[in-house]
Amino acid sequence: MGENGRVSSDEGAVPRRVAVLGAGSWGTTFAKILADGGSRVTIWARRPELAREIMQSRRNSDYLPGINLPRGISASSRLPEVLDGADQLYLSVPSQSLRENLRIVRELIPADVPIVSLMKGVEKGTGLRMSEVIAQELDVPPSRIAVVSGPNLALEIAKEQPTAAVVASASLDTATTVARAASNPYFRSFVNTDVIGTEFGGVLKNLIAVAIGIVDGVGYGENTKASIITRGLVEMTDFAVAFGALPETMSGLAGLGDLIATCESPLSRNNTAGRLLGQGYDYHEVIAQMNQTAEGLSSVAPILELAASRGVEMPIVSQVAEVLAGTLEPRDIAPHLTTDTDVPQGE
Ligand SMILES: NC(=O)C1=CN([C@@H]2O[C@H](COP(=O)(O)OP(=O)(O)OC[C@H]3O[C@@H](n4cnc5c(N)ncnc54)[C@H](O)[C@@H]3O)[C@@H](O)[C@H]2O)C=CC1
Ligand SMILES: O=C(CO)COP(=O)(O)O
Repeated sequence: MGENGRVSSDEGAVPRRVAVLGAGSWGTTFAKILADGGSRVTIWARRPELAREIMQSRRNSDYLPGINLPRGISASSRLPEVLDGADQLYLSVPSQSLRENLRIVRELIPADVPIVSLMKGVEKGTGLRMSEVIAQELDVPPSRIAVVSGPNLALEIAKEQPTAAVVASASLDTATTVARAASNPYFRSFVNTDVIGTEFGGVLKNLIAVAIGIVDGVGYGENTKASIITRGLVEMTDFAVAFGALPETMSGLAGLGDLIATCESPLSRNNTAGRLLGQGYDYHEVIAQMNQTAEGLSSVAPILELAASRGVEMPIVSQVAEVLAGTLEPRDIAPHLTTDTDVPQGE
């Protein structure tokens, strides 16, 4: 099913109590989306001083400067307080830390509540998507798990600029329950059952956004960027379909939609990391300069391993890996492999 399954926030009852783990830019913004949709939301912040700032000033000034948070949000650094009585659980920590965090919260999660991933990475070492890590660590059926993805730059949404997303779950009921909670006058959630495509869309667009950042940093113009975005979408679709995704998901919000937003916006951390690489900083210097999560940097290696396992060619992502490794000059990155034969290929 496609994104035509729009869900209205005033259908049925919204959950009374929702927990969000992760008080970074997306966890906090999503908490605002849910609170503005009528839920009472408690955010878990690792650092007590951040929980205090959210409670006392209704602000998260490091991650969302200038944004006032609604009254429906509270925050705590104590997990039992956050999870007790929650009807839904949303997860928004960096992907590489999800497994360790799930091990900590496993025993505290109320029975039968939907578990929702807001994350856009795959796990290094295993290549698992976040919904697969959740299923493994919490031993819950796919019907209880949902993922949210789409063109969702946190700060724009926190400013209440109209935006859409897609909620995917193997169970359309679960997707619909989550989408109802995650809808408000400025944020619309659509539903589908293509979890693989929805999740991989969010992961793969980050890698193409790093490539766009690199060519931007070098100083190349719109032709190069449009060529990389367009060929990048082909690469994303080939990869996702090889792993069972529906091709139409990649032309929806979680594919093309997110690709456009992330490649165009200086707010994107992946795009920013790429730009620094293009300006000549090496991988370690870029990591040192980023104070927020750029998931793409960690996802390159596992995605290329997965691609190789299914014989999928990913010329752009391969070149990003080479730039990260310092074996390709940023100015040599192109929408095709420079080692390609001269024989023209079908588009
Ligand atoms: N920021 C955005 O616009 C969007 C982000 N996402 C995804 O949301 C996920 C979270 O990203 P952001 O909130 O943007 O990142 P962020 O860098 O703004 O915040 C990450 C949060 O996790 C905390 N954290 C770091 N290491 C941790 C650990 N080991 N255990 C627990 N917490 C830890 C940090 O203190 C911070 O509060 C990522 O997968 C990202 O791709 C998805 C859509 C939009
Ligand atoms: O996922 C995002 C927009 O949809 C956020 O992108 P960045 O993680 O690159 O900031």
